[in-house]
Amino acid sequence: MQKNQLVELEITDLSYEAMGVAHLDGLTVFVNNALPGEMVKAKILKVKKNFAFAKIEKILTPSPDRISVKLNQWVQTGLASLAHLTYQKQLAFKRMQVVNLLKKAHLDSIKVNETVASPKEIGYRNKAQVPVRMVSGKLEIGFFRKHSHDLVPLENFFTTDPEIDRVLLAVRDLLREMKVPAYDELHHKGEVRYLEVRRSRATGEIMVILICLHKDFPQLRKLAKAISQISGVVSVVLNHNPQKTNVILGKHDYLLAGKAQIVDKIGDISFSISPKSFFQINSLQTPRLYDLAIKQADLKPSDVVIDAYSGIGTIGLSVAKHVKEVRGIEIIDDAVRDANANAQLNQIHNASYVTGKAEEIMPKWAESGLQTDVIFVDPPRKGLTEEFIKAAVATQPKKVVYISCNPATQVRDLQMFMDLGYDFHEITPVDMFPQTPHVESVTVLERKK
Ligand SMILES: C[S@@+](CC[C@H](N)C(=O)[O-])C[C@H]1O[C@@H](n2cnc3c(N)ncnc32)[C@H](O)[C@@H]1O
Repeated sequence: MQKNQLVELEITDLSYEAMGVAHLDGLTVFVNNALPGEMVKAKILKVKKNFAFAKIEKILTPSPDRISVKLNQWVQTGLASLAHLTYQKQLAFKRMQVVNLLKKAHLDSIKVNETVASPKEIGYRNKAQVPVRMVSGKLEIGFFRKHSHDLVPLENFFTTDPEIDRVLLAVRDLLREMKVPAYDELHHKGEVRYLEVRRSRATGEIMVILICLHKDFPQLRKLAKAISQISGVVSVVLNHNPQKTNVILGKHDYLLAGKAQIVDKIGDISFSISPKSFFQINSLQTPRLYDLAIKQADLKPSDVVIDAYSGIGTIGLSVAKHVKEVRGIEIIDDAVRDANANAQLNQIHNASYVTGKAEEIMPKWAESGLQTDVIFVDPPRKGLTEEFIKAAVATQPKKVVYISCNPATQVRDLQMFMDLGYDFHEITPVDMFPQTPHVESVTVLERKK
């Protein structure tokens, strides 16, 4: 097999990154945008030792599950790389990822429930973070083509709340009008690198964050004022990222206009959200995820609960009224400040949050003799560490509720809990990210009798 060769391929599977999978000449071939069951004519783009990448030249036999997508760029950029697959099949694909991971770990007996569908399949995101670049001499916002930093200009971001798209375009137009230079990655010059917009579904409040190379530039004051006048915008922030890096956000935020936080709600609890604080992006699906986790935790009024990787306290504050005490750990200081302020805002007096790495704080709590009843963990994609798991187990919880956005690391961590005397019987995928291959899943570990 060689680069640029044209081949006919039968697609037999979908990779966890949503690429069609075929086999030819002893190699696995990953084909962008192809679906299982399809015959395609494809061009080989890259050949490695055991695998190759190809792109579709022509679909010879389309899958009955293929749906036509209004803008191909949504699929091509990876913004919505599953948008060409029916929603029912997306849900089945997500469940199968969990099934396959468990099978690989020899945990075939675990029941994998049907994926819980999202109430909204498009326009569900409460936050967008989009690159700003010059394309053919014009300032554009959009999304990078998969595995590249080539900006594909977009005006409709498909998975985000349309109100967020409206604000993104209004800010883009102001940047154009005021001739604010877009960031030039190659020469590490220019001003605006990314735009971030967050919108509260509950209150309609909108925060705009300009992620910039410099913390000041000639048009900044006028620009901030004009952004603050866009309907719905209550907060304008500059995030200063002077580094030559792919990491989007810099360390420091500067309030340019309006309030430092916006307020959103989950159930009947209000949450104040700072620019850097994590807040689940699918506002309608989040309460379903938490309700499921809380129901499975079977909480008692005498329980001492840990909310690890707590963000702004969304899980802990949702359970506080059912239990004796909640203690939270979170690494981002602003989020911890928000979590403690959110406890006050909602008159919750039995929950407190500390700043630190969960894997460092948990062992200290365990050494000091803390006994817990239920531990909720909701870590980032890399999952938990061995130190954290051992310390968590040392506090002898009856249950550990594990919410994860990466089933691969979740299954790895669940095996470690099993080695330390815990068991789980079922796992539920919850679709927080329709049109993308991302899978969220929740399970409850129980201490063996
Ligand atoms: C998936 S989010 C969950 C947040 C929250 N539970 C929620 O549902 O909104 C993961 C959180 O873990 C935090 N985090 C990342 N690494 C951490 C660490 N080593 N120790 C504590 N928190 C960490 C992140 O800042 C983020 O707020």
